[in-house]
Amino acid sequence: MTVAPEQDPVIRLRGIRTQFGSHVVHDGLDLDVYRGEILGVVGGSGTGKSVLLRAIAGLLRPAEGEIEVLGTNVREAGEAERAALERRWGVMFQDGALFSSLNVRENVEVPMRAVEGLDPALRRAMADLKISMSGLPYLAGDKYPSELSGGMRKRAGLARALALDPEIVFLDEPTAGLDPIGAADFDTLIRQLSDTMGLTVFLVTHDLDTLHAICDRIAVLAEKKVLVTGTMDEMLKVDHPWVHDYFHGPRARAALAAKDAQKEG
Ligand SMILES: Nc1ncnc2c1ncn2[C@@H]1O[C@H](COP(=O)(O)OP(=O)(O)OP(=O)(O)O)[C@@H](O)[C@H]1O
Repeated sequence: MTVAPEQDPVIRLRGIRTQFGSHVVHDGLDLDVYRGEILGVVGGSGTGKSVLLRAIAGLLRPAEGEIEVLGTNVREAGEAERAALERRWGVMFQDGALFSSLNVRENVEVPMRAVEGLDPALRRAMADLKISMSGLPYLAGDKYPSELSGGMRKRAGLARALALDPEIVFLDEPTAGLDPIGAADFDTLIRQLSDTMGLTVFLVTHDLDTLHAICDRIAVLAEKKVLVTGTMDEMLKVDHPWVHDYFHGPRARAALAAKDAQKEG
């Protein structure tokens, strides 16, 4: 998608400061994420990408700043308002973060249990739908996390993130640990889900192929803030040492060559 400048952000961050003891991770961080876009969040190791994801998703409270998601001020919202908001987003953690004692279907049903009055048979059918939308074979619903490959666990984590038909999904390094074909399949799946469901995707990644293949915009975390946002073409012109090295290094060149080859093929 192309982001129109006048578009309203579905996530709006202003002046975010997060710290652990005296270790300041973010300071004066601002960011807008627009409806329907896939935003890739990149930055060196330890720059606070996962911490930012957790802060927006309400899993961690910043020391300062304003977090507005879908028009609600997350930090000022009461319990009921927050619970209602949390149903409008889904989070997929790196390893899927599944409950090991539950099978995949039961894992996907966990967020649905918060919805009162949902018939168990309907819940089960909805979970099966999300499992198949995430590209898992139908029978995977009966399997336990320990019986799945890493890639399947990620897909199960995605199915759970999609359980309540969210408007926003937060994905923490979804392709980490996948083989290149599995990673490319996962990228395609995310793009398709975003296009068909109008999902907004906040995607933390180190994967340059993912950035090239599916991200509408990229946000670079450095110097405790979002240093720059823009399209891949814009990133290639940024004159900052880390950003330049990241987007022009040998891996970046290989990712660009792969994308060009795909276009020609
Ligand atoms: N619960 C916590 N307690 C103390 N420090 C933490 C906690 N969570 C994160 N940190 C610190 O915050 C900083 C940012 O961590 P974060 O996991 O967000 O980095 P990241 O950019 O996602 O890194 P990577 O790319 O390596 O996954 C790190 O220095 C980390 O040690």
